[in-house]
Amino acid sequence: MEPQDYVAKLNEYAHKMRSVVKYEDVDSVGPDHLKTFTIKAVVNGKAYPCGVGKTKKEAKKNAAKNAYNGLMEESPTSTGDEEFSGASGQQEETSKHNFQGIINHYCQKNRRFPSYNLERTCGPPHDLQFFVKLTIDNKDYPVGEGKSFKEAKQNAAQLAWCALQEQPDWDSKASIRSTESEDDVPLDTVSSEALKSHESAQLNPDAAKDKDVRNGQNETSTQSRFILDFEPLDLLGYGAFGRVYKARHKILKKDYALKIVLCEEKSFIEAGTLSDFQHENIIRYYNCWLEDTGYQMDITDDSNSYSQSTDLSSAKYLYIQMELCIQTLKVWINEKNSQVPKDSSRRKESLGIAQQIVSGVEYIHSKNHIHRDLKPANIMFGVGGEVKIGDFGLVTRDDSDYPLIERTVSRGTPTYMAPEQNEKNYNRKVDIFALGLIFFELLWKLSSDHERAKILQDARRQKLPEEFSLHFFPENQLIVTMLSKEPENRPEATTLKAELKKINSKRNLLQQNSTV
Ligand SMILES: Nc1ncnc2c1ncn2[C@@H]1O[C@H](COP(=O)(O)OP(=O)(O)OP(=O)(O)O)[C@@H](O)[C@H]1O
Repeated sequence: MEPQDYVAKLNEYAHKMRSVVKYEDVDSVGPDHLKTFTIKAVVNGKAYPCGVGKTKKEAKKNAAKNAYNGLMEESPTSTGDEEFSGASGQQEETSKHNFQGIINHYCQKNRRFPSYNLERTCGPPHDLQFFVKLTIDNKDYPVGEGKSFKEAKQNAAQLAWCALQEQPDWDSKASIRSTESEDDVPLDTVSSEALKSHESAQLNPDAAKDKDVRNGQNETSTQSRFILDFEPLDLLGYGAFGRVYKARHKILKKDYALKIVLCEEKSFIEAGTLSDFQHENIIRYYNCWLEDTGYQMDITDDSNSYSQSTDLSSAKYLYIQMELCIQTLKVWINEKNSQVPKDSSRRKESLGIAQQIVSGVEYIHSKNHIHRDLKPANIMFGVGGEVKIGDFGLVTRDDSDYPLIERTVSRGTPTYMAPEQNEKNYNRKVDIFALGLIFFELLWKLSSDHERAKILQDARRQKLPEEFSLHFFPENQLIVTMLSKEPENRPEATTLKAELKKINSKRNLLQQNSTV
């Protein structure tokens, strides 16, 4: 059946059953010429998996199709001729079906490779909605939605299973053959056989593993997607949440940064936020996925900072594929500080860098988010030398409707934290405080760690070295306001951007005059 028939089909069904069908816009993402719409159909108050499409019409058709298929699954014999029962009994039956298991079984039998990708998340942190897409051998299936990653995955598997059965080349024998005697069994029966086989595998995983190994069929289920698609090249760094590797995509022959973190619900916030952001001064996000193992390069160090209290036997690891950067701002500052005599171009370069950081922060704030962890180690340079803000591990919404997540004191770098950041209520101005310290460090040569610690400590109380205020008068004035104790006295990123532009233009003018 063509997707367009499902809107009519669902209407017809609803009419017969005296049901109410509503369509709700869930989301639209991407630039105008590449928008993706997500719509869900709600029948008698029950929402069905979302439909996704390049136009609203297409998304609506797919939503109708998902709802119609869902209704038929709940009541498979119903054609709309019987009384609509609310189908609660059948509903339970459907939710018992482990569609991920069915898909795994199908993929093993057909030597295909399924991968679940988190497309995005939306909603406040305490009520996140997850959108997961299942890809089988490079073919994408409709996005599944759910209140947890697991639920969204299960819905994505269900949608893929429906779509697979509708493909013109669907070969029920090839797709469902699990034992010799099943060849001619009707599809419904074999689906439940596939299900049973998966359920018994779950009850007795070792037995299932032995069976798969004997059949030489465990490759697809145990292969790491990271190792399959990438060649790990180098450990770039590690932080409180995970490790970051440089890795080459085997087909594209391009290098990326892969961040691997031990997965918790909140890990998705970083990937979900980055996937929504598009700005030249923010690190570009490409993809993310989950694996049962967290790759570790064979190097000798004791830097594993994963939480010891986590039960690693059931742990999942989130892999985030990002744009590769060449160096952090921390390294840039250290290099400048070690130069003798003092680098004469430092002031000009610093102003250019500061302007780019503020552009990125202005964009984050315009999207109602707070970065909360701005520091030189989290600001990088892209391959073209542009500034890129990274590490969105502590990002949160700047919206009074959403409760702010308390930052764990032991986790961040206290040097850059605004004074109010240890309290429950703070807003985007915490980023401005951190920027004040970063601007100062960009401009002022600090010769040792000891000197740095002492001077930054004073700077946090708006006390900048006297010599600094003489050499960098306009910058000093701006930084002092950024370090105001009261957040409301700190400028907004937009104001800051304009002020920096003025300082830069004046400096250029002075330089031109002095060379004439
Ligand atoms: N895209 C990238 N390209 C190159 N290097 C990167 C990239 N992302 C991160 N790194 C390197 O890895 C280090 C750790 O990354 P990141 O800060 O994202 O991890 P984290 O565990 O969230 O750290 P933190 O403890 O600072 O919150 C960075 O300081 C940087 O050196």
